[in-house]
Amino acid sequence: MATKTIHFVVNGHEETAEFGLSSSDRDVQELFRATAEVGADHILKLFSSNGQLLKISASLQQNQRSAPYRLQLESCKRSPYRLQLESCKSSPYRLQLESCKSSPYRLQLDSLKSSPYRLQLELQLESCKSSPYRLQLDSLKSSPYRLQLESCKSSPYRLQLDSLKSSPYRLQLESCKSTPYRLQLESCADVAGVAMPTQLVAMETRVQQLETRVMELNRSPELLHELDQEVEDFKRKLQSVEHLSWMGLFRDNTEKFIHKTGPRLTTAHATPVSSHTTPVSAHATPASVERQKLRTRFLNMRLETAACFCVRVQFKQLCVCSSLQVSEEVREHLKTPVFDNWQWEDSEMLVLLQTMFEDLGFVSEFQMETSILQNFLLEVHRHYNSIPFHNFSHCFCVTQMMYGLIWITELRTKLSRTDLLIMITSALCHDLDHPGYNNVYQINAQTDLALRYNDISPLENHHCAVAFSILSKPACNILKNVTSDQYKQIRSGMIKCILATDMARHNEILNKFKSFQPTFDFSNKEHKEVLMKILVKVSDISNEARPVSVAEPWLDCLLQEFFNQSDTEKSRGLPVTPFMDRDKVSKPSSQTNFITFVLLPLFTELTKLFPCLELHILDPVRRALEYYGDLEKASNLKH
Ligand SMILES: Nc1nc2c(ncn2[C@@H]2O[C@@H]3COP(=O)(O)O[C@H]3[C@H]2O)c(=O)[nH]1
Ligand SMILES: [Zn+2]
Repeated sequence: MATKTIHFVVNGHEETAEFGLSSSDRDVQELFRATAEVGADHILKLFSSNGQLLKISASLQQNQRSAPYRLQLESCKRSPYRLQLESCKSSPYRLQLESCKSSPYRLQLDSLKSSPYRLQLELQLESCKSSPYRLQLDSLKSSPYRLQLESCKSSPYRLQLDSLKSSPYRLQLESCKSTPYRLQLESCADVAGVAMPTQLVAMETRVQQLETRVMELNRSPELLHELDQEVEDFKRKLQSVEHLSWMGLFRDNTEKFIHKTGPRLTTAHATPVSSHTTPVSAHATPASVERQKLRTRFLNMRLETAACFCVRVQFKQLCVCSSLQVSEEVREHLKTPVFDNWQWEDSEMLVLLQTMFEDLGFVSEFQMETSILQNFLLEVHRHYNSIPFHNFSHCFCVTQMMYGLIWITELRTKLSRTDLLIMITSALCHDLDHPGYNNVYQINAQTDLALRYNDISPLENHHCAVAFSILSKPACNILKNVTSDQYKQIRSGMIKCILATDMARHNEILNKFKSFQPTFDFSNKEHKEVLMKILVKVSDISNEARPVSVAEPWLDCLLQEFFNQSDTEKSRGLPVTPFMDRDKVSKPSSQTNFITFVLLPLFTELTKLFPCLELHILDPVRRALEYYGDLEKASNLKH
């Protein structure tokens, strides 16, 4: 059987991995884990002999024994979950699930009164004969945990902790009655940040009030509308760090309400229900469909919150885990445009962003508290939507390119630390809460954003407003210790830089920058301001300055978002944005135009001021033009 042989060094030992050509990526990853003697909860990174990060997959290139790769253990994700079920009132039970560092799970069910069962287990556990409870912890093969507490009698409690493969934790506590239980999912890494009993209790009350309203619903569509509003308000409230611990408290009482509410609503509309919901029966009434809709919103909200929660837990663990040290090699790699974002998970990118703030000296200069910086980064992460292009990974790439440009052009010697902070933070925040539809769409569809900002850069205004609403939260305010003059300067600088990313202003800004050449003066405020805008803009559209393996998947993401917009425009009878129309553009045509008319003129102008950029960003863009030009010619010949 044909095989591939990879030579590498791990923990100072030379090793060889050999696998068949038909092996899957997973087989290869497991092979490397086995060689490094680590489990699935460790982060392994493989580097080539010249320090380039390699993806551990079946497509790894064979290498010579004389030039081995290096396998490095970056961190252990193993984690300290603690699960507690406590009765707020007089109930005697206490349930705890702990994963200690050295692993096996310890699970305890104590009766505080007549005292105790104490149970320990690794995989499965059943309670003592005398107890009416059955308790199970299953570790399935591919790892998800399932934890259930059920009463064998007709007891109303059901408790579940699911860790799905793709990660989000789902935690549920249901009681058919109105429950006196308080349920907490905590990462020990950040107990203070997650467990907030007062908010929790307040929110539980809120849920109960909402439920009561649902039960009181009669036929009034106004009431339904009002309820809808409340759900929206509630959702907004939940989308803040403080309320993450709410995620176990929602109780699904849909069925109950369907029976309890009186006659049907006559004016409610049937709305499509997502795959997350249970199917609507053929006999569904408009009222039940409406309730399904509400339920769907709750469920989606819970899934989103859970996904963010999961990244939060992983990030905090990476931060706490003493074994995590961003290696010198990674730190250096982070300063270059060849950095490959696709190799890193969200929680790891958060660590890298924190590293950028530290290595640029922001943390010491502006006296940022580490936990506040982490909260800020997490809030930024949470406010990027899961859409194909304008998502958190894009935010990371733009910030990382900005970071790279700062180092390559030695801007630390030319601009103040405050200016650098403005540019990095602007890059980080420049697309916050992007909905996946551009300004033209916002204006044509007369969306809330277009109305709010009078058609003037609605998206960029929104991104900026979201940025400052995050900073306005004390727990996330990285600017808390700056002077009021510094704050004013940072705010005004960020507003200018973020608003400058509206491509409708591209020529205006580029022409201004051109007008200052060749006598550009770093001490001239106007010159400096336009340079800062140009640098953020360059970072924003710099994918093609990266290696093809990094840039091309980004183009696919962009076109996916473009096509989605033009499809919606067609279906809603709005003007169709030509460069987004799947019937008019192809990958090569889209890129040859964009590179020729947007990227090259912009990058060339910046390179005049910083000639060292020719090698780092201009040449790769020229190569990309050649690549897509060839593809375009080939496709023209075919037709
Ligand atoms: N065709 C093309 N457009 C891009 C590329 N990168 C960025 N853009 C466009 O440039 C715009 C910059 O601002 P937006 O993020 O609103 O939307 C972006 C895209 O429309 C690219 O690689 N190819
Ligand atoms: Zn952007």
